[in-house]
Amino acid sequence: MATAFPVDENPGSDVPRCEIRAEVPVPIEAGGRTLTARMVTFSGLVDGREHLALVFGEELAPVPLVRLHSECLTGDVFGSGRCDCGPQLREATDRLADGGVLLYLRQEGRGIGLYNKLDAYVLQDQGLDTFEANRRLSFADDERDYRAAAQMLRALGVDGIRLLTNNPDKAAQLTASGIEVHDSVSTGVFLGAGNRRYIEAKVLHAGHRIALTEVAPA
Ligand SMILES: Nc1nc2c(ncn2[C@@H]2O[C@H](COP(=O)(O)OP(=O)(O)OP(=O)(O)O)[C@@H](O)[C@H]2O)c(=O)[nH]1
Ligand SMILES: [Zn+2]
Repeated sequence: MATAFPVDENPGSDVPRCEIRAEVPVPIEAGGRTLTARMVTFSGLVDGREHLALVFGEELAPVPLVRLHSECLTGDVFGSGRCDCGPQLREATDRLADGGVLLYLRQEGRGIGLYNKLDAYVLQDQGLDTFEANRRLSFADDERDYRAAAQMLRALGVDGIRLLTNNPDKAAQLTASGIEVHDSVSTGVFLGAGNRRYIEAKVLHAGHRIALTEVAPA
């Protein structure tokens, strides 16, 4: 299929190549405007999942701003305040509106899936934090694997990025998969009535770059 993106001539990584399957222009609300983003799908992703890229702007910068957003149906779609995913997704599209890439990764529940995440919520309501609840369900703290994200970026002709995240594991895994992370740009901290413990747990268990003073009770 014809593509507007450059072909990656120099993969430089042992992560298998994948190809662009389709590109579709889609109107998106971002930065207070309605923009046309290109939605891009892929063939040959290493985990076989239906991940999606949203590309903003006509031409990508040599080192574009990129957000890896992990699917959160409860927060992204239904506006749940148990986490900060919905506000982070809207922040990301606003910041990318003038150019950049959002990878919408089908990694619901940090990779354990929606039903298991809801089981984890039951345990959290009994006092466990998000990571402890994962372990009680016999999962690792975080089951996400970003090799498919690296494949997607390379298929888009991107091998160096500025990464919008507070999570050091995203940068480490992309680097291991051959993507050069020039800079990690912090996302906002979206503290709400129901997500203080969730955000604190990310700092304590996963080393997220958020000052605990930003989430301390007033
Ligand atoms: N297992 C589990 N996953 C959760 C829970 N709450 C939200 N998630 C998932 O967590 C993922 C988002 O990850 P976060 O840890 O909030 O943030 P991050 O993506 O690691 O880091 P940033 O790039 O800084 O946003 C989404 O896939 C959510 O579905 C929970 O209680 N348990
Ligand atoms: Zn969420």
